[in-house]
Amino acid sequence: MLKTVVRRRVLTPVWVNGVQKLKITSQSVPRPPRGLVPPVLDESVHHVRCIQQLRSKDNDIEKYIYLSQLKDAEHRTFYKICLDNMSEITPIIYTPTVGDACLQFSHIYRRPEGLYVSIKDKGSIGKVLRNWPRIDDARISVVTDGSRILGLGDLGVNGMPIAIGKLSLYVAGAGIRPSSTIPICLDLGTNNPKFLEDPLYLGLRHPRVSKEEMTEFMEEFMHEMSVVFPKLLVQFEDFSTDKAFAHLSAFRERYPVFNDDIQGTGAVVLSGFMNAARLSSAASGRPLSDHRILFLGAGSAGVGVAMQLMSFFKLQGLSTEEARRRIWLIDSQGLIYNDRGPMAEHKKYFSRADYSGPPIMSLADIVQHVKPTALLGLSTLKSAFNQSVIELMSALNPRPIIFPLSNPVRLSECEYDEAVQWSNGKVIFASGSPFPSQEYQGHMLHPGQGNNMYIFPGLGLGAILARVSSVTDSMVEASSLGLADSLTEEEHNENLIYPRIERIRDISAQIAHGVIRAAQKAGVDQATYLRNLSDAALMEYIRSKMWKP
Ligand SMILES: NC(=O)C1=CN([C@@H]2O[C@H](COP(=O)(O)OP(=O)(O)OC[C@H]3O[C@@H](n4cnc5c(N)ncnc54)[C@H](OP(=O)(O)O)[C@@H]3O)[C@@H](O)[C@H]2O)C=CC1
Ligand SMILES: CC(=O)C(=O)O
Ligand SMILES: [Mg+2]
Repeated sequence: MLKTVVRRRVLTPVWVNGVQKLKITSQSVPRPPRGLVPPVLDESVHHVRCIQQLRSKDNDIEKYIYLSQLKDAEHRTFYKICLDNMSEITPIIYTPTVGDACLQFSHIYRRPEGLYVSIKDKGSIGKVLRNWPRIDDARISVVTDGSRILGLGDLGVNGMPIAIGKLSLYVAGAGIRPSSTIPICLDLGTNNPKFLEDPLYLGLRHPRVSKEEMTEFMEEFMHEMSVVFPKLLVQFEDFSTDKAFAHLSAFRERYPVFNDDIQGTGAVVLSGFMNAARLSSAASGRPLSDHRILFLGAGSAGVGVAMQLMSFFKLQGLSTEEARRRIWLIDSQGLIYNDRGPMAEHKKYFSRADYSGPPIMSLADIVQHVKPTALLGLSTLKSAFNQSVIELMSALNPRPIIFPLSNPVRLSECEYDEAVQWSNGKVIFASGSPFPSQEYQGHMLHPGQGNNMYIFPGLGLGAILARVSSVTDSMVEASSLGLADSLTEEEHNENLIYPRIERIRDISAQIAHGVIRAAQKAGVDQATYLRNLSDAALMEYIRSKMWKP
């Protein structure tokens, strides 16, 4: 007769003489009553069945819908196949396909997932939050207002899939318990005319509320979040640039919160840049401190990355002022410099004082003027890194660093095959969304993916385990250094600048370790009992806390 429970071996952390050890125990897992599942439903065969069903879909959005339903119906199976097939599944549940899912969300919507908090809830936001079914379990929330989803602009409540996708990566990539995640989409209206006219649009059908009204809403929202979910870390995602900077600085000292587009992107690019600069300097003989970085794009991502890259130069011994002078920014009006006239607050720090001629608009002219070793794109301007720009970068540098980081793929500043051809195979490349490897003159060349997905799972895990009261710059920098250090010897030998995504759990554990130590140093950790653990015991503790499907 079939038993109603089966026993499964699990590793449980236990304390022995003040040191944490792992003990093998067994756990009861309910089995459905006889007759309610087919007679032979072997788990590993079922995973093969699911992957085959996924691959049989005609297009990526169908694959996205299939995986959403699988997650809903059998979340363990979903996460198991994610973990076993990271490089195949990540581009479907995350960028680029999640961009299409957001664009079509009001049309492909099937069932509720996550929390919607709208401007109509102002004054009673706490009541809405208390409707969440798993309050005590809540540890991490990705919150968006849909005002700048990837490079696709204002998508209103259609931004929800980005919060859902990022949280799936927290679970798959860092072992956060699925029941501890809360995707939240704030509905403050939308300025997207197409959505305002779409009868199927799922959000409020009016323009975005004023800045003052949003500020009041956010104050109440963040306060109520901290009351209802006292152990929650908040990740702000895809707020348009003005709001991204304003809300981060308003809340970062008061609540455990970080902005993924400013800080997560800064950390992932710093990490890849450290590895890229070593390869580039090895070819040119130029000291690391001599790198010159030109950004196309000066929004939340561009300025966030520029700020974080200051640490690269400081690590080489440069002063803050010397580091600042190694960075040039371009926006839609061309090179950013003081004499150009009034500019948004977030652009001022990197505005150049050493140029005072007429505006320089063309990217090729700016490259000639700056003579950068690295060209980074966070502009949403498809194909901005054209043949002449890449040839120019290749004439200036034996191994130019080219990072087209805009998402999704169709907004990338250039494609990998173009960059390889136009640089004669010399480019050191990382993009925001994935590109396939290229064969060049008999060698396989591999692009990096400079996406904050490498950072936020580990940063979040470290912050949650240390129970931080705030997320400090030192924790963000530690996440970046943890990622840079996580490359294996084999990955170094292949000249990779980011580790393979298949190793995401190891990478996240290493990042979380650095983040916890940085939190302890800054004194923002409330889980003070972790301070006494040796490095090895802390690593063991982190791994033991990862949920496994
Ligand atoms: N790889 C990753 O991990 C991440 C990638 N991103 C991507 O970065 C991109 C930008 O995001 P974000 O900074 O928030 O967006 P913003 O819209 O705030 O920034 C875009 C920037 O590009 C500039 N720009 C636009 N058009 C041109 C042009 N024709 N010539 C020169 N500059 C131009 C804008 O200029 P102006 O200021 O004058 O308007 C602005 O400074 C998005 O595609 C996003 O997906 C974001 C986060 C993470
Ligand atoms: C990756 C990401 O966060 C973005 O493109 O906005
Ligand atoms: Mg983002």
